[in-house]
Amino acid sequence: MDKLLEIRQLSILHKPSSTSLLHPLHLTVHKGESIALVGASGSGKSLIAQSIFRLLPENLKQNGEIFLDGLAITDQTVRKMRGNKMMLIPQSIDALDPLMKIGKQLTTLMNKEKNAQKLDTILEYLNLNHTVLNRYPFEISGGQRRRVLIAIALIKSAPLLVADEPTPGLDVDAREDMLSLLQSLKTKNNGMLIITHDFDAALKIADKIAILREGQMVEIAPIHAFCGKGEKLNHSYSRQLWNALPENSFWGYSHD
Ligand SMILES: Nc1ncnc2c1ncn2[C@@H]1O[C@H](COP(=O)(O)OP(=O)(O)OP(=O)(O)O)[C@@H](O)[C@H]1O
Ligand code: NI
Repeated sequence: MDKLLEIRQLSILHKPSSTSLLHPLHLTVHKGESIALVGASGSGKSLIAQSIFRLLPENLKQNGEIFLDGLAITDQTVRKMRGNKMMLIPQSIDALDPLMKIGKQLTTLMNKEKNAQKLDTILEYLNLNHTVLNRYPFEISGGQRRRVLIAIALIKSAPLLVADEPTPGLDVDAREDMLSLLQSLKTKNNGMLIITHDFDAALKIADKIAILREGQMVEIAPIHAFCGKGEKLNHSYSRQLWNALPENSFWGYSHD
C-alpha cells in the first residue's frame, strides 16, 4: 500500500518549561487506511493533529518530519495543503466563524455552479436542514455545528481527513450515523486519522489503533489484535483499555 501520511520522529516541546509533551513517534497512514488515535484526556492526541497541520500554539515546538503523499509538510508548503490535500475537523466546535452565516461559510469553499448539487447531497447526508444555512453558528446546536464542520471537510474531499473527536455531544443515534458516515467516506485513495477517547467507536471504524499514554505512543495494533483477553497486544496499557470495555470485563470476571 502507498503511504499517504508519514510521521517520522515527531516530538513536541513546551518551550517555556523545556518539557516534552510528546515523545518521538512514528506513524504512517497508507492510502485506503483509517487509523484511530486513542488515549485518555491529555495524552497528546490533539497535539498530533495540530502538528500535522502546523497549527500548534506559539509556546510549543514540533520536531521531526511529516510527509503527505511524499511531500514534506513545512511552514512553506502547508498553506497549499491545508483545506486542499488535507482537512481537519477540529475538536472545538468554535472553529466556525461566529460572524458568518453557515451557508456563506460553506459556499465560500466551493465553486458555486459545479458544487451546488454536492452541497445538497452533503446536507442531506448529514441530516442538516437547509434552514441552518441562513443561521449564524450561535443559532444552531453543538451537534449541528459539528456536522457543519464535517460538511466543510466533505465539500473539499481531501485525500487526508483528520477528525479530532467527531462524536462528543451526539446522542446514541447521531453517534451511530457519524460512525457510518466516516466509514462510508473511505476509498482506496484516501486516508483517515480519527482521534477519539471513544475506544468502542475506534474499534468500529478503524483498521489500526494507535494507543497514546501521557505523550507516548505505546502501541499501534491492527484491529484484529483486539480480541480475547488481548493476548495479541504488546503493551499492558493496551490490554488494560481493551479489558476495560464493559463487554470484556464481564467475561474477565466470570473466568478469573
Ligand atoms: N499550548 C499548550 N501549552 C502547554 N501545554 C499544552 C498546550 N496544549 C496542550 N498542552 C498539554 O499537552 C497535553 C496533551 O494535550 P492534548 O490537547 O493533545 O490532549 P488530548 O489527548 O487531545 O486530550 P483531550 O482528549 O482532552 O482532547 C496536555 O497535558 C495539555 O495540558
Ligand atoms: Ni484533544
